[in-house]
Amino acid sequence: MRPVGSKYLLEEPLGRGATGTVWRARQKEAAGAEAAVAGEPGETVAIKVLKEELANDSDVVMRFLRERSVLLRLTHPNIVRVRDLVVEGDLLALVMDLVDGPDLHRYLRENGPLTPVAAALLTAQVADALAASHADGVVHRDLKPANVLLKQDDGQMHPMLTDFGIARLADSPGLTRTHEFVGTPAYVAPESAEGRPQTSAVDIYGAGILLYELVTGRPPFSGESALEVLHQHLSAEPRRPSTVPEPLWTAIERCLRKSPDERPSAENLARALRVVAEGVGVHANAAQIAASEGVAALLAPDPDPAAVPGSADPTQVLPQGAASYDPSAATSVLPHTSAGPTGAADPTAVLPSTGAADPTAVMPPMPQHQPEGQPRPDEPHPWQNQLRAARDRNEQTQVQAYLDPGEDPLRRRPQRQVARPQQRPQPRQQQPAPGYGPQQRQPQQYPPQRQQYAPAPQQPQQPAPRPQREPRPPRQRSANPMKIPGLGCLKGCLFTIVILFVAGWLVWEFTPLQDWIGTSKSYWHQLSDWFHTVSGWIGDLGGGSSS
Ligand SMILES: Nc1ncnc2c1ncn2[C@@H]1O[C@H](COP(=O)(O)OP(=O)(O)OP(=O)(O)O)[C@@H](O)[C@H]1O
Repeated sequence: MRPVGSKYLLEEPLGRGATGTVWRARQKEAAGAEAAVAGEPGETVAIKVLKEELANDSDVVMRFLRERSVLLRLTHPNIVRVRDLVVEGDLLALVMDLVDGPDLHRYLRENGPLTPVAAALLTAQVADALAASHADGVVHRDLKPANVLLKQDDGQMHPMLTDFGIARLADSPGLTRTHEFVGTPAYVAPESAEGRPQTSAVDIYGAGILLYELVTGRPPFSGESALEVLHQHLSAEPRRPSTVPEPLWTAIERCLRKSPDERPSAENLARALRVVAEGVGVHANAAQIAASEGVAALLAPDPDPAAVPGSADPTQVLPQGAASYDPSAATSVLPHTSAGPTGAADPTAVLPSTGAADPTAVMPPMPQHQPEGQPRPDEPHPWQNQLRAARDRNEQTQVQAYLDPGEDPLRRRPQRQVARPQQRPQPRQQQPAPGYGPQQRQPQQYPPQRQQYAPAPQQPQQPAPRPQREPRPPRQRSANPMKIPGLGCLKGCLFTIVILFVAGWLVWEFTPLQDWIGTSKSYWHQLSDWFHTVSGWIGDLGGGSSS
């Protein structure tokens, strides 16, 4: 068991995300006065150990320490309580209450979508948590089902929002130097995707996506690449699925407005969703139905959204991320591009018409004036490095695809394995719906090794030229061409008799056997005598029995 600070012992990993690993841990002794919750020795807690990459970033450490008091004071019945922050050497960790229950992402995957009433009530509680944190100036920025834990309370599920402030911690100037941001493509608000100033309205957008996913089972925008998903966040209008009641759709649609200024506050959203839940339930009365039909009036734009400090960076626009996009991924760290102010003002200007198919097409113009911390024009832009790396990977893939199958080690192996049917490469499992796939947070999520050996699907396989065989030696005629049964046995018997005869002769001639039995006959004569004697006995026996 690994110690964290002097007060905690890590026991087992509960899961892994982009920013760190969450462990079940045990308290060794009560925490000091700086902790929000001292805790008891032996108490079980959850500890998120932030990635080394973050822990080694001095900006992140500074922010971690600066925001300590904010994170520790954030208490709400629907927020997972942060009990302590540990900063020790290269280690940054958040000690939290342990929530006994699945996260919403896993729950949805295992149980399917919720009813409109349940979805509205659950999201209303999430909105309560957001309202409390926004009032304290804290914006979550990474709202998604995986960050909502379901605490089991008297047979009821109680949503608990976690990972508050993590996105903000991770989004340090150190990381922006490499033009990356932390977020999850399926849940990213248009303004975050474009690098425009962010406010608490990003969380409302996240709540809209979450609500949509709760009732339909999938987020509204999906695609083959992060770029495609982000493009949809920027320009596609979500469509109402037939299973979503009109009042609930009104709430979703308001949350998903492209312009953050048109989204409601978390407080109003919570209120509106409770009105909707009452109005769309089977026991709703006329007044409740009427109230839910007029829910739009409750969803007025938030006049005073909480700002995210330092989020405004007009040089940052769309992330590329096409090569590394996993639609079901946890929080992704995606590279940002940069463009001049005009690019930022017109999101479509930085989006190529060909989309992700041509990575170079999304290369934005280099900014004329580089702010501090940005690469200078004579340095390769981080984008260029990323694109080059992606292209190199593609080229390698192509080279691999055109390799002579006989020389390609990745292909030789399955050919060898064909002889053993139980080891043939399995067909690939069907990919789950984007944003809704298998839990990438589990410690080991690597595809089975043998999948690597699967032949590249794009290239129709040419049959490998068969190597010239050595000419076979002329066939030997079989000693038993007619396959007479028992012939082999007979030969064996004859061979044994010959061996015995020769062995007997050797013993007769070269041992004192003749002296012992008192004879000077030759071997052959002695054998003839014995033969006649034995046949006489047999004759006597035959005669005796017949008489
Ligand atoms: N306080 C907690 N109690 C119990 N389990 C937790 C707690 N916090 C997180 N977990 C579990 O740990 C796993 C990983 O959590 P984590 O926050 O790292 O995932 P994530 O939200 O996908 O990551 P990220 O947002 O950093 O990419 C999740 O499966 C979650 O259910």
